[in-house]
Amino acid sequence: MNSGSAVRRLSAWDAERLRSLAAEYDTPLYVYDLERVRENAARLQRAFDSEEISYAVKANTTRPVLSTIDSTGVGAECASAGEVERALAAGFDGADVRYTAVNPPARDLDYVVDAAADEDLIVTVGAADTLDQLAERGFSGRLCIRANPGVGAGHHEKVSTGAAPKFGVPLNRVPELASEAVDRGFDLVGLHAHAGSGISGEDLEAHRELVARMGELARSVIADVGSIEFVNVGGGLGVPYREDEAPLDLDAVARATREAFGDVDARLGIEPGRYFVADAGVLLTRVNTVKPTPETTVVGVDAGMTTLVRPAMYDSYHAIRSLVPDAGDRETVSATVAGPICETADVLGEDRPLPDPEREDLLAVDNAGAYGYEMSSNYNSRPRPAVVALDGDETQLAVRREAVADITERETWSE
Ligand SMILES: Cc1ncc(COP(=O)(O)O)c(C=O)c1O
Ligand SMILES: N[C@@H](CCCC[NH3+])C(=O)O
Repeated sequence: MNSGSAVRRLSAWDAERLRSLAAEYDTPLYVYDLERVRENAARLQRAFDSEEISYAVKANTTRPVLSTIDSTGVGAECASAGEVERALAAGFDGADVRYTAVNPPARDLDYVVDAAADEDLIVTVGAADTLDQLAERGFSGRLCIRANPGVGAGHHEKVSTGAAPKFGVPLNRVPELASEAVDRGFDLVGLHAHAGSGISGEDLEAHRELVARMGELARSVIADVGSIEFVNVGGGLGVPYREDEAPLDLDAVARATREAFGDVDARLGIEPGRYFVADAGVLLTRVNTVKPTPETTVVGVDAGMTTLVRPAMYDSYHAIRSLVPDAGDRETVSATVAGPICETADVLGEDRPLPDPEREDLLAVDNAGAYGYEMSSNYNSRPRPAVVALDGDETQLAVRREAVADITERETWSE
């Protein structure tokens, strides 16, 4: 069994410290614990000790998080030119960076073709069309082909990518495209596929099936083109969000992944995002309105779907706890925790047991380190929150709080 706690609950955070951070930096506030990011990386590296690990930077691209993950020695998987730029700026070695093109805008390709020449990064294509566009730009870097394995998985249908036509080249077309790429002079180094995000429980079977299909595909491509360096089977490792959920047994997942891959003359790689950062982040928010109704107590807070969109977008569950010091002395009520956005979907949690809430109470939303700040928006002209990063006793303001002026400053129209 893999050692080390595989999920960090809010109780592991220092409540006093969170209260003082909220007082100093105001709310809503994202807080990241870089030590926890390192622990998560170490747990992954222990379990997948013979595999190549990359961090899917889309989960959290805040600079201290990227630098921390870079220092653990893993690579970076990037979904846009912007992510590549930020990964390189944070210190990732270009040779360890992969850009996964998904219907790539021309601007992305212009950037990565230049970057690939300077930095030796790998470009992954999910369509023959993208290969043509790379050829038109004289791409001379390392190439990877993304397959659509025809099997998807994930915590919600909206994040199950493996069988969605949008992603990758149909499995049976890959050998032909791979040979064509080599004939056209591309340096084909790898194959890639990704089942989806938030994989656990029964979905692990789908992941195993994907790995098996990729192993078979790799053997066929190698037989045709001679050799490739790696096969990356994507990210998606789930983490528990509900209090009663069990963490993944990473050792078992690693073993099953290896077994399903079989005997292939190429390195096996994975690219998790969420697993590195989800439980290393917490979102602090303050109660601004308490409204008892016949159905529930509505607890209005200053964080909403513009701060953390996952509950509104995927019906995702995030534990919500009170950080009030005297919480134990209060009666428990069943609360609907709702944000300040003019949308019915703007609810962070329903039927949540909370100590009878009062205005100014500080609440913490758990497991907010992955796809939290990353997916925040300015809808309703809400400025994005601030982000602080903790490293032991040190606190660093990683992203300052936006002002409305930050939103309007790019407007060019005037009277
Ligand atoms: C291609 C690719 N790789 C990796 C990931 C990371 O997924 P996760 O954060 O679930 O590990 C994603 C997101 O789903 C993805 O689209
Ligand atoms: N954004 C999704 C997961 C990843 C999607 C990227 N392919 C979530 O919050 O669960």
